[in-house]
Amino acid sequence: MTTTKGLEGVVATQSSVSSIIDDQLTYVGYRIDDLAENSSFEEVVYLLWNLKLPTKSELDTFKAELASNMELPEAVIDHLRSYDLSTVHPMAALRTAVSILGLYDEESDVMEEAANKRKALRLQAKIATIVTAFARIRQGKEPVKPKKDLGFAANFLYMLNGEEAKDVEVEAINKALVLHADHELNASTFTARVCVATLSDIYSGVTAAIGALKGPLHGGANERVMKMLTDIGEEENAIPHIKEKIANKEKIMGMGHRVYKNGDPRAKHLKRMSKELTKTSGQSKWYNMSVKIEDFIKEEKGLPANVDFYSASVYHSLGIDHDLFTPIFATSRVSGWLAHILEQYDNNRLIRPRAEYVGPKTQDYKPIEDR
Ligand SMILES: CC(=O)SCCNC(=O)CCNC(=O)[C@H](O)C(C)(C)COP(=O)(O)OP(=O)(O)OC[C@H]1O[C@@H](n2cnc3c(N)ncnc32)[C@H](O)[C@@H]1OP(=O)(O)O
Ligand SMILES: O=C([O-])CC(=O)C(=O)O
Repeated sequence: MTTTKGLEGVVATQSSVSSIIDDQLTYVGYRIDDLAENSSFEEVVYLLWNLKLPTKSELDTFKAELASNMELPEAVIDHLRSYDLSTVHPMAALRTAVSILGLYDEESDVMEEAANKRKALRLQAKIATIVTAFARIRQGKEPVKPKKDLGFAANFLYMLNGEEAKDVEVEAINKALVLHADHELNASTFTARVCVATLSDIYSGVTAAIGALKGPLHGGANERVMKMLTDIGEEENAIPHIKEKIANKEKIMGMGHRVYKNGDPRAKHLKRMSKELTKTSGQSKWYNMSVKIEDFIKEEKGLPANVDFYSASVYHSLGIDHDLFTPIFATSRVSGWLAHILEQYDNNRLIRPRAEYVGPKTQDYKPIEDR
């Protein structure tokens, strides 16, 4: 048996959802650059689930279905209120709330394809409502119900802030959601596929995936990027701070990637957004500091910025709490998880690799009094 640490380079499944070839990312063959510039998030979700772009009327219907499924059962909101609001991280709240949501979906364990598609839609629709309801409850505010005439990105900001956002803010969130929607067999998507390959249900698969996304080596990096920037404080401290981290063998959050060695194609969009949005909000120092760090790490370690690096200053400049950065990632990535879950069900086989045993050789059992 040969083992590959971290499964690097192992091709574990076939997929038609997204691809990374020669450092280019496509969703169903459509270049991420085109989608980021032109698509609504709903259009991308439709693409990932149906493997084709929608017509105008298909998109209108899909948007309306999503918007009309956004409200949460009151019982889920009551659960959110019952958490220890001073300590619970929003990713932990989201993970638990999605699991609870499954208890209130009467089709939770119905495994027919049509039922799975209906559940996917209901779950995608409700995820932003969970994130924003929790964010408001912990501030002592009432959750805001979604508006049926707003798109997904606009509803997210509306439910978060209790007032309709400016177009430029909606466009920024929409683009961030498009850029985060899917990414081949990343750790959380693989987790979702492993879970449902046992023929477990969609809510279990997404709950498991949220747990995997939460970690700092994956989606949890974006919150840590902002922590690093705020610890640095001022531009002139950036390089000394990073040098110290490297000397202590600490990883620089938002840098490096398992697949991209020459640059993450999503990062340039977020970098551009960071430049514009930090300038508009009078906080260019976060962008300037980020550029210094990116250039230094590229030069010193040959590592490129990943999708998490500039998303931090983008969300910060929109006034979003730092611990909501990863839940926003999840709000988008659930679309990819669901696409992969549906694909897994469609051509399923249990995912069960082997482990190379490196423990002690066969040992003779000793009764407890002889040990
Ligand atoms: C959406 C996403 O999930 S994107 C990734 C988000 N995660 C982060 O930004 C966390 C920081 N980055 C990392 O930890 C890594 O680059 C990962 C997890 C993304 C990829 O990891 P892997 O491909 O497994 O690389 P691995 O962790 O083995 O690192 C290889 C070498 O590069 C170094 N390295 C990798 N990333 C970094 C980093 N961000 N800062 C400093 N050194 C790094 C490692 O220390 C290691 O060096 P060594 O060989 O001298 O020990
Ligand atoms: O693909 C990965 O390993 C991580 C990543 O960039 C993502 O999930 O978007």
